[in-house]
Amino acid sequence: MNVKETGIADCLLIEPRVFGDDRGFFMESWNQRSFAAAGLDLEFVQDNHSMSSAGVLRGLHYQKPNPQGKLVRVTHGAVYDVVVDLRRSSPTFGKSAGFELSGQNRSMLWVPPGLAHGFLTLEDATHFLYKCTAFYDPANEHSLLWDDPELGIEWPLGDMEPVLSEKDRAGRPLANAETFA
Ligand SMILES: Cc1cn([C@H]2C[C@H](O)[C@@H](COP(=O)(O)OP(=O)(O)O[C@H]3O[C@@H](C)C(=O)[C@@H](O)[C@H]3O)O2)c(=O)[nH]c1=O
Repeated sequence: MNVKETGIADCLLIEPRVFGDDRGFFMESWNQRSFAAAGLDLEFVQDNHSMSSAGVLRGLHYQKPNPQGKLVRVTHGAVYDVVVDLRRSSPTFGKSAGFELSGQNRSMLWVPPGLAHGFLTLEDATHFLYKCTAFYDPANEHSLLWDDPELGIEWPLGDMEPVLSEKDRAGRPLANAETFA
């Protein structure tokens, strides 16, 4: 697999090795040993799977305390995946970055603990899968406002209004959000 820096400290883009043949393809979506060799020595406790129609925006989510590291990917459809660094001690605090993840490119993103994470679906029936290093903890879940001007995220929405949950409509801007040391 190929591991690339993203411009956000500790956040990595992973391109798995895909073996195609006349039956289809095969890839390892998680291998503890190969990831450890690439510097990602991880223990996961939860796997999640969501499906969304086109134009759904989920996020930007994080937990504090009990932040989750997430290894995210798309198996069908496509998303614009976004992270925001909320670690005050990080050289990239307050910065965001966006990546296209799709069933076609099969790229994965490692989102370290301390980042807010969200995505906009670009196609119908987009299946989003992720592994988490900490359990879901709804009492400590936070939503960072997806369109906070301070973040300046360029969501590829055109004139479209995204479909949001009530919780995400009420997200907090960075200036009032919980952050990490
Ligand atoms: C995230 C999650 C949700 N749920 C339940 C709670 C709720 O009734 C229903 C839908 O939850 P949500 O609206 O929070 O789902 P969703 O908006 O898809 O939340 C996810 O968004 C992306 C961007 C992330 O990064 C994830 O960590 C997670 O926060 O599923 C669980 O039981 N376990 C979980 O781990």
